[in-house]
Amino acid sequence: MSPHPQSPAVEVSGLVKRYGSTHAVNGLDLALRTGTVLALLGPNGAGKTTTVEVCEGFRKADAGTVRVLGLDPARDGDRLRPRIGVMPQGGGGYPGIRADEMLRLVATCAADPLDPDWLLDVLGLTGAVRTPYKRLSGGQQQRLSLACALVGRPELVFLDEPTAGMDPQARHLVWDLVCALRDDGVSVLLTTHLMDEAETLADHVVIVDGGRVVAQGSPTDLTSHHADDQQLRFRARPGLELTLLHDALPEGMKVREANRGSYLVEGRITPQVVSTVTSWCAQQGVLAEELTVAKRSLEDVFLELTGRELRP
Ligand SMILES: Nc1ncnc2c1ncn2[C@@H]1O[C@H](COP(=O)(O)OP(=O)(O)OP(=O)(O)O)[C@@H](O)[C@H]1O
Repeated sequence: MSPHPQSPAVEVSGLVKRYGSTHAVNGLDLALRTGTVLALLGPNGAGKTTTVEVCEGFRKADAGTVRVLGLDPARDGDRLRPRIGVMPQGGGGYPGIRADEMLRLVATCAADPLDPDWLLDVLGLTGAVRTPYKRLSGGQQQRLSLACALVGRPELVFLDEPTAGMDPQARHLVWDLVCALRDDGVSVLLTTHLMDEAETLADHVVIVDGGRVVAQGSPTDLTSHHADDQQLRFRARPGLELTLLHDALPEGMKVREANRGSYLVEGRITPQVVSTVTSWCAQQGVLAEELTVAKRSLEDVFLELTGRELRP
C-alpha cells in the first residue's frame, strides 16, 4: 500500500523504548516528508539509533505509533523491507565475504536491483571488489554498506552515521549521492554528529536529547530563530583587554576571546556595532583580520540545547 502523497514517509508519535531501566527513547515525535532529507542529531546515547532501528523494524517499541511508508514496521516488516534501504551504524558486513559478493547477495533479494558493478564504480570500490569485508578500510566498509542500502532502489533510506570515519573525498561523494537520491524523490532519514553534514544535506533537523526532541526545524530556522543571535568574529593578537570595547557596545552584548587570538562579539550585530568594533581596534592599533558577521552555527545551537558536558 502506497502512502497518500501528502503523508510523511516516516511518522513517529510518542515513541517510547526502554532497555531495562534505561529509557532510550522517551516520547519522541518526528515526521519525514516524502522526498526530503531529515537529519537526527543528538549527543551520544540520545536515542537516535534506537529510534532508527524501531523505524526499520529491527526493534519493537514499548509505546507510541510508528508509520513508515504508511506501514507499521513491527507488523508489516515483510512488505516494508523491499521498499527501504538500511545502512546500519558501523557497516554491518559479514567478515569473510568479498565486497562484490556482499553487494550481489543483497541485490539478489531485490525485485529490480541496480547494476552492482555500476554502483561499485560510483562508490569508488572497483579496486576493492575482491577484498574480504574485514580487510576493507573503515571508509570502504561504509561505502559498501551504503551500496547495499541503495542497490534495491529503495523509496526510503535510513543512514546511521553514513560518513563516520570517511575521508573528506568520500564524505563529499556520499553528500552528492544523498542529494541525487532526494532529486529522484527518495526520502532519507540520517543520523550524524557532523553539524556541517546536517546543514548541507537536511531539509529538516531534529535534535534529540535524553530520548526526546529538544528542537526541530530547517537548519535556517534553527540558526536564525532570534534576530539577536548573531556573531561578529575577528582575529587579532592574543590577550587584548576588552573592557573598553564591552563598555562601548550596546547593553546586553557580549565580547570575549573565544580561542587564542580569535574574538567573538555576540548579540544584534548592526552596522553601528561593526563601526564600534573597528573604531576600537583602530584606537588600540589592532588590525582586525578575517572580520566576519554571521548567524550562529548549528553547532552553537546544538551545544546550547544539549550542553557541553560529556555523556556517559
Ligand atoms: N541493546 C541495548 N541494550 C541496552 N541498552 C541499550 C541498547 N542499545 C542502546 N542502549 C542504550 O540506550 C540509550 C540510547 O542509545 P542509542 O544507541 O539509541 O543512542 P544514540 O543517540 O544512537 O547514540 P550514539 O550517538 O552514541 O550512537 C543509551 O543509553 C544506550 O546505552
